[in-house]
Amino acid sequence: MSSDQKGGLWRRMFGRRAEDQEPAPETEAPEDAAAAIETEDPSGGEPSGEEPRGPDPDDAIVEPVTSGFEPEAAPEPVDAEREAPADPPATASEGPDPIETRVGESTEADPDPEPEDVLTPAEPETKAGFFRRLMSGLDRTSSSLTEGVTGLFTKRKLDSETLQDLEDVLIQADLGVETAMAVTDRLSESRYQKGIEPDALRRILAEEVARVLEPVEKPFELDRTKKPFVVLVVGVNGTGKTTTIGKIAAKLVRDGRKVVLAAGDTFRAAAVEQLKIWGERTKSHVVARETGSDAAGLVYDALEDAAAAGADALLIDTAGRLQNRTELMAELEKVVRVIKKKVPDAPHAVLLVLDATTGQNALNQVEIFSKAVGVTGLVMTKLDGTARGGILVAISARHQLPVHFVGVGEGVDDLAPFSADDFATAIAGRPEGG
Ligand SMILES: Nc1nc2c(ncn2[C@@H]2O[C@H](COP(=O)(O)OP(=O)(O)OP(=O)(O)O)[C@@H](O)[C@H]2O)c(=O)[nH]1
Repeated sequence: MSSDQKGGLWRRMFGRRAEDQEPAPETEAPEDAAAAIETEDPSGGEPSGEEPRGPDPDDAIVEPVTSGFEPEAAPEPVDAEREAPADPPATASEGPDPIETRVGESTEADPDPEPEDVLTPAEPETKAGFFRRLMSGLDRTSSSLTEGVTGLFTKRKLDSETLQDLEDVLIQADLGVETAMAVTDRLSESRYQKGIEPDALRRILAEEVARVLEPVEKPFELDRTKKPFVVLVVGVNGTGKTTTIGKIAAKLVRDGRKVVLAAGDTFRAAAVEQLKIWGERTKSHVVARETGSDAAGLVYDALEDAAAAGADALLIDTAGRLQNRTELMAELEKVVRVIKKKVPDAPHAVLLVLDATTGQNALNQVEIFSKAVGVTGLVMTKLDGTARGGILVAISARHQLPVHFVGVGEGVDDLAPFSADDFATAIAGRPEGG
């Protein structure tokens, strides 16, 4: 049976659904992708309980194309090339700017204070150990998916209506249209008008997801001929950039590499403090300036320091939130220009950190950051406890960017190299009784 026999995806998504007054599944980026990048953190807090913090994906996707990136209130303009304020607030919460206000929230909620020894793993990190955590992290994603899927098949044979419903469930689980259609096409070829066991369905789902993810499974590696290997870490605020830098630094230092960290998020006092803590923990030099300093200037200094120190890697943190998208991208572009002035083939890697809980909005972030600074690889954080982990599949199907790491928690060992098979198995869920 062809896709057409399933009733025509687009008609169902935008025709039938509209008639039924049901919300359409979030499958497509708005035309102006910028509108959907929301740098404000509407949750206003840290990950807690059910969903780690992050922009509300639903808000983001339904934003009118003209308003998504703009702050709600018009705050004081922040000059990307600003000078340090004469009297910078001791904590960002004292500052008048919404950016600074957010910093204050973040400072309170995320001091990340324990001076733990991150260079000696508490227990040897095994692949099986991380896989267990990935499975439990993605439990909400897989159970919402498999509950929807198995509910469809308990009484029914695989007819065209069931296939349509299945396709909807997969799309609503953020897997993307391509993967949803691949699964239903495959089922319709082999199982049409027959019953199907949940485990067989899970297996097909896992295989199709793995097919999409395998090409993007690429380990993050330092090129030893580049010294320092310059890594720019970008992403919307709160996705986990600073934490990810700390975790990567710990891994590199454990492997005997010398690392320098650059606190390029000069807006956030808390981000600088957070990076300094990671510097202490990983015994890495941190290049930082006072809040409000010019980020590009700081990065220039960091390149010099890293070269002088004979560092193997320079990991550069960046701001995730500026006045608006244009300023954020202008600042990042300026940072890249300055890096190139000093080291023409750098940055050697540009890692985009995505928060899994943002769902469809992550697709737009990939587009926008790629356009501005040429993303070379992805890190997806907060896969623990989200029902939206399927978005990594949609992103991979659309952008084919290497996925280097996935994060399932805040601890130093909660970041691991991405494995397509493990992820696919975790998404598709455990076999019955397994
Ligand atoms: N649950 C969970 N929390 C995470 C993960 N990665 C990072 N976090 C938490 O997310 C919060 C934000 O992380 P940060 O590293 O401050 O994010 P950022 O992107 O640097 O934020 P800005 O500096 O605001 O741009 C912190 O509380 C982290 O501990 C993860 O994989 N799972």
